[in-house]
Amino acid sequence: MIKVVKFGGSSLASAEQFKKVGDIIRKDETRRYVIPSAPGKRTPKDTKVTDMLYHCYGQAILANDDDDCEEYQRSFEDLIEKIKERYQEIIEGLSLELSLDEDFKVIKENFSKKIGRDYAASRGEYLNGKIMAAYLGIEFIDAAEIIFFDEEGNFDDKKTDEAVAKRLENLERAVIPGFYGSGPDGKIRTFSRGGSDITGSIVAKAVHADMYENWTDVSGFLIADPRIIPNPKAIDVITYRELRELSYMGATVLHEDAIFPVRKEGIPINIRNTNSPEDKGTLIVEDTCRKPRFIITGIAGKKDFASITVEKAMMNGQIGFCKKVLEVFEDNGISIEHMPSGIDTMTIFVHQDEFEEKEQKVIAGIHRAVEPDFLELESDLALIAVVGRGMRATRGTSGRLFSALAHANVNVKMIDQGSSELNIIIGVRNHDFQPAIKAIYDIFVNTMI
Ligand SMILES: Nc1ncnc2c1ncn2[C@@H]1O[C@H](COP(=O)(O)OP(=O)(O)O)[C@@H](O)[C@H]1O
Ligand SMILES: N[C@@H](CC(=O)OP(=O)(O)O)C(=O)O
Repeated sequence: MIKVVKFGGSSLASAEQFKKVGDIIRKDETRRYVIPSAPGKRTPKDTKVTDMLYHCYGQAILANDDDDCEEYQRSFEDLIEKIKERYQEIIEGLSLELSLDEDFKVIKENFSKKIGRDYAASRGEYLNGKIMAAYLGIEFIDAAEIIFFDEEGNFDDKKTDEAVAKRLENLERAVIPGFYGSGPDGKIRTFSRGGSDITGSIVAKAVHADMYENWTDVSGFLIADPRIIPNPKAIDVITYRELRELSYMGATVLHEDAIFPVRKEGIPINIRNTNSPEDKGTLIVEDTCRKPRFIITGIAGKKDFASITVEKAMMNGQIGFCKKVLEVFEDNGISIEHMPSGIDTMTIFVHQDEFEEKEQKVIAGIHRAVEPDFLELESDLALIAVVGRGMRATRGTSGRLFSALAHANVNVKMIDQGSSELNIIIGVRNHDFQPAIKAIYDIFVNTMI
């Protein structure tokens, strides 16, 4: 039995947290490969080390570029010192005989040489990995040696899979820092934010693990974001498909790309709570015959979208109409988030910040491409996904959903039920985002308890 265990920044924010992690790993000898993140927030107002590193690197660049650079240089050096202190506090709290002086010397030099933003950010995981390996008394493997990206900066799964499998073949235990790897030129590359989850999933796949445990600060995937719903119920079992919908729509517990590697191998993911290790957490599986506890499995959403509604009589009869509209967005490099359509209308949801600067170009482009009868723009919209394999078997789900929203005085701007009946997406105004999630949680969870 092999378990790969990833610990998020919240689980490694201090020596006290490290000790909990040490206990969890020692309690189960199948927890063989450990993927640490960088130290996260100790309190809600604290700063994650990754953010400190980005900031610090920014100051190093300014110190380098600006002739009158003394102020930036001082700020860069202060920030490096602060980051060092955070690690030193952990080392001392764990009573380790470990010095990171040499590492910090190299990091400082490299920052001054403008070695790259990805390198800067990756040092959070690198240093935490070194501490973790010393604390557990097991081998440290630099992720740059086994996790690879291609020339375009995309993850190279084949090369990585081979390298990880080979390196870990005869190694009983190891610590592999999350979040980064290296490109063909040897330069450090990172995944996007929250990417240590992906490293864990990649390692689990390569060693054919039986389980990928992802340890965080909540007792599993919760039905809704705990920052919106106080003490939401945890989800016992969720399918990859349901999870994918929820992660994509903003439930941030697990990076959305962390699902693919383990899913290919049919390895279940178990989300667990470092601060409450006895809780079973959430099991993420390919399929399950277990009936969900509630009709819905989860709710997630994102704010700050804009919508563009294109109306034209008989548009459905015009071959290639949608394609022409979509090409305008493609030509302007804008990705489309959602696209409900009607008989003579189609609406395109895009991220507001991406759209705003190109708005006029896109409008002109649509006019040129399809000569619409009417074009309407709206901004400050939010999308909410209500997800659940149980919805298919339950009649009246949408009816209940919309009457709950009407009761809460939420004006629904758009409704789209996925053809698999796994999800219903609704569009509301940004300011209705929280009231809408509360109303949905109330009707499907609170009234069912
Ligand atoms: N549906 C949800 N279930 C659980 N947590 C959620 C959900 N949506 C958002 N969150 C937030 O995700 C956080 C855990 O993710 P993250 O901050 O990336 O943890 P880590 O530092 O352990 O990687 C939780 O503390 C919680 O605030
Ligand atoms: N430290 C990185 C990568 C990561 O996965 O962190 P966490 O596990 O704390 O979400 C970040 O902050 O993005």
